[in-house]
Amino acid sequence: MKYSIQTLNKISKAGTDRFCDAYTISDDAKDPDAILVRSASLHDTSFGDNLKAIARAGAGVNNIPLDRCSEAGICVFNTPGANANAVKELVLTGLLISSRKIPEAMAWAATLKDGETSVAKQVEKGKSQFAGPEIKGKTLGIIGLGAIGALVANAAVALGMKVVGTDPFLSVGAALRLDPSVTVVKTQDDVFAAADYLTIHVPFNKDTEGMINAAAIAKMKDGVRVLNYARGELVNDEDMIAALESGKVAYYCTDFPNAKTCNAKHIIATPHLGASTPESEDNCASMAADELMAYLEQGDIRNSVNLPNAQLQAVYTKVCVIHRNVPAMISALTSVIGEAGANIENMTNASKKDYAYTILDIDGVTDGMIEALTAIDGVLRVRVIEK
Ligand SMILES: NC(=O)C1=CN([C@@H]2O[C@H](COP(=O)(O)OP(=O)(O)OC[C@H]3O[C@@H](n4cnc5c(N)ncnc54)[C@H](O)[C@@H]3O)[C@@H](O)[C@H]2O)C=CC1
Ligand SMILES: O=C(O)CCC(=O)C(=O)O
Repeated sequence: MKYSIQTLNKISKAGTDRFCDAYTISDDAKDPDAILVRSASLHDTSFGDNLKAIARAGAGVNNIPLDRCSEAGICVFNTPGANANAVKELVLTGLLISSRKIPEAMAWAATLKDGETSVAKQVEKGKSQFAGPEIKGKTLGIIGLGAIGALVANAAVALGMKVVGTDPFLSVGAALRLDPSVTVVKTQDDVFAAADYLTIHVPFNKDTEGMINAAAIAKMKDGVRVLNYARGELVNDEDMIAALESGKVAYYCTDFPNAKTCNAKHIIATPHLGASTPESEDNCASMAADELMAYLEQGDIRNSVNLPNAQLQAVYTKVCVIHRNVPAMISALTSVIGEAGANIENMTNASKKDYAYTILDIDGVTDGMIEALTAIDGVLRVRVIEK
């Protein structure tokens, strides 16, 4: 069986090398079985009938039309945690350089020339304009304590900071990863009030869009430094620029500059570099490649964002069904299989929000049975995987 994978963006060779000879990998594949993508937007891309999966080599999936994929029975993966350390290190960079006014200091140092006074003397005379506070003993506020937020929290503790964070969906596992000295509070307002430095690590979606706006900024300390290595859309640009102009926010570090913000006062902008390390590019691409192979070859799902995790060891033929999460679906599936005279040796079913996934190990699969399963109201896709 040959599978075709279309790569978009620069995907690390560590990932593409994991695919065996049964795969063709190219950036201009026509009607691929799967797409391997980083940040390229797929919102305006139409998907062929053959497309079974999309793997995002990274965390954020706001570049992928999730609802459309679910309705078309396309499984969407991401690579949780695979680039978290890279982002953590850039956040720490932002924290330190915004505190110590390093961008301005470097720009000033680059203008110096020996004249009546030597560069060395100008340095000693001019340096006081760039004095900035230490982060030790100050409070870092964190919104979102997932893979990145937790690493940032623990690193900040190690640097002597007090850390206050919030996350309405904090899992037990994520809570256990946090240094015990991290104070987890209930509301964002509690974080805004406490933070000398504020960093956000949440996904961009309709609930988080523009969460850092004038009302939120008004609840923060004067002179707060705000760091956004998550997504540009989380911050209201006009409100942030106004807060920088007034000095309410001392610095805004963003990995997502745009025409409004890139030249604004006291912005420290990087061009979406959070995950741009060889280590994280390798990790993300490798994890994404493994997820795609397991799904295409075995129908097994790990780390999907629109479908549940599910795996099944099969002896006969695997029939993988993506369907709506509504009553009587399992009985509808098993009736069709029973009426076809086939035996279900083993099966598993799991659901995620509006969608569900059932994998059946069937002895005696026929074309007619697959047609009948596909025709059931609520079934979105049926795939047969021969042993
Ligand atoms: N600059 C860059 O290159 C990168 C940016 N990112 C961005 O960072 C985001 C976070 O990444 P990870 O930590 O790996 O994801 P994650 O899924 O491990 O953590 C996100 C956390 O945000 C929490 N959350 C969701 N809505 C929230 C809300 N309204 N308030 C507080 N917490 C909320 C979730 O419960 C979860 O714990 C990604 O969605 C992506 O947008 C991720 C990787 C690289
Ligand atoms: O692939 C990249 O460089 C971007 C990473 C990112 O933004 C993410 O993982 O959410």
